[in-house]
Amino acid sequence: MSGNDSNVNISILTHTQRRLARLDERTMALSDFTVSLLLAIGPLTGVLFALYTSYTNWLGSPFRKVSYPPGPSPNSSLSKNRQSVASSQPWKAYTEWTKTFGNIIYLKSYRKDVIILNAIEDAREMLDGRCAFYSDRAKNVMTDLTGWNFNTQLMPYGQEWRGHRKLYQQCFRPKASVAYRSIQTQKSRDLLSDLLDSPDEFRAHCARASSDVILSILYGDNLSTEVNESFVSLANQATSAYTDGPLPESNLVNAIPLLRYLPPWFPGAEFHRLALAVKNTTSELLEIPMDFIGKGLLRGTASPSLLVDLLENCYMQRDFERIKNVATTTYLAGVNTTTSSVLAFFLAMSQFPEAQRKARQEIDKVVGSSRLPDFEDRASLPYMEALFREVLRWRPPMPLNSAHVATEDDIYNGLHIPKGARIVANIWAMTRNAEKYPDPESFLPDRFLDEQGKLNSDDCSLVFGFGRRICPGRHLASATVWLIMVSVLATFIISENTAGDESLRDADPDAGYADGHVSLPPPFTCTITARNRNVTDLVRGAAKS
Ligand code: HEM
Repeated sequence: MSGNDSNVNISILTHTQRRLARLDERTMALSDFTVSLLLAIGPLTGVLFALYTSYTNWLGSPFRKVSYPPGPSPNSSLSKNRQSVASSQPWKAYTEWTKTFGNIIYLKSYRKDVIILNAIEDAREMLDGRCAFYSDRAKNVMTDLTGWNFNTQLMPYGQEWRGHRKLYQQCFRPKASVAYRSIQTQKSRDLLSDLLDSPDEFRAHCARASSDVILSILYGDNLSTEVNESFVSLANQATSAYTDGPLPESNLVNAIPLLRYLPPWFPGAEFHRLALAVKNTTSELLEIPMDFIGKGLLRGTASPSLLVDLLENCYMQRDFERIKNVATTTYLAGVNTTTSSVLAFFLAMSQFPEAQRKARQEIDKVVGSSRLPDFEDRASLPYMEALFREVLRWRPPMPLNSAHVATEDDIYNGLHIPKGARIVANIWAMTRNAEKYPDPESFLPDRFLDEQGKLNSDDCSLVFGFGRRICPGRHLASATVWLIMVSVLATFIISENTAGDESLRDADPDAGYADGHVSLPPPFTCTITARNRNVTDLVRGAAKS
């Protein structure tokens, strides 16, 4: 090859190489561009596709043409109806709203849908009849942060909750509840003795009797005064701290869960401080009685109790935790509700002497004057049973049930009930239904009797809630409250107080009916007098100490 040829070849080569290099650069540039384009288009297409799919699903959805139930307009763009919901005694406001919106009302609290059911028929149809998808509870950040997720009442519908309900069924079904009658009898007789000693302190005596029944069932009769007192005080502290929602931020963090990741020092993150305080109290509350029982079992000094029975057959840590959590929930869920009913009974008796007179007449006829009433008499005292039902109706301890949560979208009576909605049964409104309970504010036990004086089929069980979440302690509660009522009526006369603390005497006993999950009658006075010398002797003889 000549030098010229080789020059030509070299120049062709470099020319070709340069073209190839340019081509390569362009290809590279093209592939960079394609990759960036794909990176941008990929997710965009994904989003569009998702939007398209949900739009077409929506078009084909049976919910498209179905509207939410009617309800008041939101009064804030952030918290929506929250301000109206948080007002005092919301059950009364909801009852009033039925006049405008009907029995099923829709609200929005922050981003959460809330449905209020004001008629028993709807609660039965939805919460009982469709319980497969109306049995969940709301997720709540504060429940986690405070350690209150041990509590059955707040637990999501799932395996752990089922484990809890199995234990309640084992321990508190009607047959099992019979085992606690001797404790209920003793504690109600101790209450009579306390009323003889200091009738003006009836409020504290009622609270103590309700607490003692449950503590003795759970942990035995030899719980030391020290353990008893610290447990009761911790339970009160933890309950009021948790349920009173003392910081508005606790509402906000529940509504915007991401806020939980704010550091505790951050302005507005004070809920961390509150949560930690409740958490510490709660873990002490859970441990104290278990410690006591554990030591008793080791030393062989534990007195017979439900917990001793359960722990003797418990071999796994998971079961141990579950027993501990169920026991503590039993106390927390059972004491204030029972106290509320017993106090409502004293309030009713002081205001409605005629009902009291009729019940006492029946007790005297069936029981006589030589002994105190007991459970064996229950079936023979229909008026007394009617009076018991009327107390529950007149002042339901939980005017609103604990909200159930819908796990599916549903259409009920032509209304869309969205998945995730909280379903609140307004028990108060149901007990105020004037068609079913004429003159609902009056205390009239006869409404539970037929013309022959026999009990009708309305057992007022609605006060214990609905569906799979119905109160598992209802048989226990019914027995305790009934026995206290019948024992008090057999031995004391309750009347309106014409002396005493003026501010309490003149207060409208209904006006302050307390807010919160469990509603207790506000402080009130009444006069409690032993019927005669004979009952005083009976009471003294029956009391333990
Ligand atoms: C007069 C006394 C009582 C009343 C009126 C009452 C009422 C209620 C109500 C309305 C509910 C909510 C039901 C629902 O969500 O639909 C409930 C739940 C509950 N109650 Fe009671 N209760 C009383 C006594 C007791 C007692 C003595 C215990 C003790 C075992 C107890 C344990 C519970 C528990 C553990 C729950 C939560 C159930 C769950 O979420 O699965 N209650 N109660």
